[in-house]
Amino acid sequence: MTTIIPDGFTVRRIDSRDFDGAKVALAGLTTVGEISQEDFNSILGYWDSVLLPNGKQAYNTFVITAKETEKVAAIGTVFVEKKIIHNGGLVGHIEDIAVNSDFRGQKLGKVLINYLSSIGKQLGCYKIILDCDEKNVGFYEKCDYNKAGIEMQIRYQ
Ligand SMILES: CC(=O)SCCNC(=O)CCNC(=O)[C@H](O)C(C)(C)COP(=O)(O)OP(=O)(O)OC[C@H]1O[C@@H](n2cnc3c(N)ncnc32)[C@H](O)[C@@H]1OP(=O)(O)O
Repeated sequence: MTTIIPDGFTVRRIDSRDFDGAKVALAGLTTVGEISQEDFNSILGYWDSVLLPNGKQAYNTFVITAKETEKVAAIGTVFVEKKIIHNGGLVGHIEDIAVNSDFRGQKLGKVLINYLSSIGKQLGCYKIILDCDEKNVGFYEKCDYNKAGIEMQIRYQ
């Protein structure tokens, strides 16, 4: 299924120009911390270096930007994991989804999830999973995700 990008917006892989915009959007999700432009570039370089056996990138972080201003309206990742189970299958993990608060309620979150899901599907994932707060379950259901399992964690920081 092709994702329709709303007028006035572009979707593309994250790059070094997105340093400020990515931090602002992600601050609406959690603590970003002290990340310099150099740190940011180094993380993007690391992500580019992690390849699946088929040569495709495992880290797939995309931004939706406003065409006029190049401002980052939304950001999110689908990380693809190679497994032993399911015949050495691939599982996609949707991570760190955030829509800049100035752009919420315009369907950009849904567009981004649809886009990332289609990337995961194209890469061959047999499923795509994510963890979220109870308050966002309705949003993900609107994106065709269903509740499955229970998230558990042990935190060190
Ligand atoms: C795996 C993870 O990263 S989970 C973390 C998710 N991110 C965050 O919580 C960060 C802060 N929040 C945000 O960035 C945004 O509010 C998001 C990503 C949750 C939603 O993005 P938006 O662009 O505002 O949502 P969007 O406009 O695409 O909404 C799509 C549909 O979901 C609905 N919706 C949006 N948020 C919610 C919600 N929290 N609960 C229920 N429904 C919701 C909308 O009403 C809309 O419904 P419709 O299609 O019937 O009109």
